[in-house]
Amino acid sequence: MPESTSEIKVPRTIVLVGLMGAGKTCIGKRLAACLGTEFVDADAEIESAAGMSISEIFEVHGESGFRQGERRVIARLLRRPPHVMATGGGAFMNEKTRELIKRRAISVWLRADLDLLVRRTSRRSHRPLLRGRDHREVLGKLMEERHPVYAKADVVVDSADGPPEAMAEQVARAVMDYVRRSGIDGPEEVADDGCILPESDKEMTW
Ligand SMILES: Nc1ncnc2c1ncn2[C@@H]1O[C@H](COP(=O)(O)OP(=O)(O)OP(=O)(O)O)[C@@H](O)[C@H]1O
Ligand SMILES: O=C(O)C1=C[C@@H](O)[C@@H](O)[C@H](O)C1
Ligand SMILES: [Mg+2]
Repeated sequence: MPESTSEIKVPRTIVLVGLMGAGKTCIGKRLAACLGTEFVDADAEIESAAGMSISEIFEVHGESGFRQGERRVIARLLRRPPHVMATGGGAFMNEKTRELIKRRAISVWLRADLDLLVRRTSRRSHRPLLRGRDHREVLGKLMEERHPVYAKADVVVDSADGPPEAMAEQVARAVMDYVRRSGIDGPEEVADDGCILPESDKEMTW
């Protein structure tokens, strides 16, 4: 077993899933740094592909349009060499997106309790699903719906407050254990990963 996480070679992209505020972006950046790989935030990639903010995408295309675009962007990112990817909280809930992540990546659920999520999301209001609403009520409902699905991730790590670097190290070790136990190597080849925008879609360009 390598002494240091910088010696770990990850065979697949590590995809962080979990609710808003779980720490996917914050921990993902540190995890990528400690593994010496690229970090991408799927939400930021979606905004750059669409040339709009997530809130604007919701307004223009609705949540369903957002989810389809999100799936295509994630499919494209999963064609890149192994890296660390933070996903938006709803990405893993979409069956097609989840199946693709399961086949091409190593999924890690950053599990967090309600108090922690409420505390962490109270600082900023850029999240369309929370804007102007009671965060505890919304997040509590989302937890009920989403936790059973997030539990399908390959690896589960409890998110807690504390130095993000230590949390990232914990994730790296849990992933390393999973890779050793499962014996997985590179990403599974998927003939049609659904990353192409259908020609029939007249509304979206990405
Ligand atoms: N281990 C930690 N200790 C303390 N604060 C943390 C920790 N991890 C994340 N945070 C803080 O919690 C807030 C939410 O974290 P972050 O933005 O990474 O969550 P997220 O899962 O990416 O959320 P979203 O799905 O909305 O993008 C940020 O302000 C971040 O700095
Ligand atoms: O939890 C969710 O469904 C979302 C989380 C955000 O990261 C964004 O991806 C979007 O606001 C949807
Ligand atoms: Mg984030």
